[in-house]
Amino acid sequence: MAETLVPAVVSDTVRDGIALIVADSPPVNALGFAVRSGLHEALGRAIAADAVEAIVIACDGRTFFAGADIAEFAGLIPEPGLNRIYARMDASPKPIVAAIHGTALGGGLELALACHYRVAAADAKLGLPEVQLGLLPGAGGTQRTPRLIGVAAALELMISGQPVDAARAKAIGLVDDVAGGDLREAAIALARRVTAEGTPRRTRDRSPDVTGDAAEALFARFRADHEAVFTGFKAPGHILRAIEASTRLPFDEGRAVEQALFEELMESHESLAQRHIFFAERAAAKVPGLGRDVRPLANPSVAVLGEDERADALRNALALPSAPEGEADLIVIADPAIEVDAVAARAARPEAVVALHLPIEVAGNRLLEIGRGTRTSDVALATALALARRLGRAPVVSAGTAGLIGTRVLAAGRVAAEALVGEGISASAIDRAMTGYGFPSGLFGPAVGEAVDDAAIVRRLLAAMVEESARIVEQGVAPRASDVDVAMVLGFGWPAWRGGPLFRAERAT
Ligand SMILES: C/C=C/C(=O)SCCNC(=O)CCNC(=O)[C@H](O)C(C)(C)COP(=O)(O)OP(=O)(O)OC[C@H]1O[C@@H](n2cnc3c(N)ncnc32)[C@H](O)[C@@H]1OP(=O)(O)O
Repeated sequence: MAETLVPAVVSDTVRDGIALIVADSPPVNALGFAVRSGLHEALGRAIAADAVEAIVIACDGRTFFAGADIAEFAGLIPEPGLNRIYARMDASPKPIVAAIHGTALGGGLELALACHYRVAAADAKLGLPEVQLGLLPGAGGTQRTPRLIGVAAALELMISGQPVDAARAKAIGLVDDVAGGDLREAAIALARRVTAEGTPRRTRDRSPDVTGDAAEALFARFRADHEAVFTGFKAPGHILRAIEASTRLPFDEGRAVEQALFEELMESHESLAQRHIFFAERAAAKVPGLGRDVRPLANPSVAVLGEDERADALRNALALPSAPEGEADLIVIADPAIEVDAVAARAARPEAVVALHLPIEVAGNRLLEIGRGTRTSDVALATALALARRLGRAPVVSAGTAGLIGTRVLAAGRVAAEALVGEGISASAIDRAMTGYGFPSGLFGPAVGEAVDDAAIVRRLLAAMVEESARIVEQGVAPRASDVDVAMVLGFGWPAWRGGPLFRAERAT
């Protein structure tokens, strides 16, 4: 057995004619420079070696490649780029098999698509989530996916950005096999089987399943059925155009269209805003000063204060054992208007008091605002953060003062809106201007007419919300400016492609 180490994060071994190339770059095997260089060199070596008949690519750690390294997007991405590596794979005379576990996402799934065959672990998830970053799958994904699974399934995968599980991936032809037992052994067995078949099967050589008028009709229908997705966001339209190119152009020409559209999106403020929110969301989950050694309570008893709609919704969502206030592990304030310190001042155990706010203004939002008073214990806070994760919600922690973050920012917008009404502008005109900017509803209520583009109204209202956001940070209510953006985008309907109030303050989105 021969072993060589390529820049530390990619290793390759050869066993009985099969080269096993393994990446190990925690936490998620993002395809940054070191991983790309390692892969490129290991592939070159395996393709050239007489002793190698077939190649398997796998990852150590918790997941197969989770995509391009988003942190690299801010600057020039050094070669070898993903497309160069995937072209090398395409051209390999020896079959290449991907052994997929965890989450194969974005550029990671595109790598698997550039392999000739794919085997997935039964609990693997595969997806092209670039749309959520305001991008498109720019490493051949828009050209290889429709050729492999058909145009309709490719559209669904790329426009929704949602991953599919291994069983669904097998059903639509995204993977060849789901491994019942050991994934790598299954991939190696497949590699041996296909070696006997001769020339590897290349996705780029397949023909699209629909072309011409039938393809045109399919795109028009898809757009009509998903109109809301195409409003405001730039990426979905570009994805559609790139897939459309795959139905009428040879692979390399389609790739050139994909590349041009990808570069446009990379430069767009929509994508900058969405990438800002991606990292801001992850930063918000890390609370300054809260040590990693603080253990959350596993199944805390809770006393949710209040009898209103918010309190009931929170009790239902938490689904935890309830206890009287004097005995509960957590004393939870559901109403964002109530100060944590005010409740703590009269509580027998002030360290257990915390605010948990599930915003009800915007349907389908995924925020949990957490208010931490001056006396809230680290354990109570860590428990609140763990509850957010369990609920599948993004936590944003504030100082627990009245209005927390989102309600306070919205209230500032409402005050400005009332002032406009005082100047003779109708509430409906104001609400339609806000939906024109991209909010799902207006400041006065959900029922609004057709959205309008009214820069003057929008400027006034947003200025009030931006100022309040800045005050929230100055006062130390939110530890970071980006936390306010996360709260407003994930919980209060601020359009993701605008990036939030303090992103707007910097870039005038
Ligand atoms: C042309 C090609 C374009 C592309 O490929 S665009 C990228 C497409 N891929 C994605 O969008 C995937 C994004 N990542 C995720 O969805 C999640 O992550 C995972 C499902 C992979 C894992 O989720 P979880 O287990 O909850 O971990 P976590 O807290 O989200 O991430 C752990 C750390 O990994 C960093 N990270 C995740 N994905 C990437 C990436 N693609 N590039 C760079 N960093 C990444 C995060 O920021 C964080 O880091 P910290 O611990 O320092 O906060």
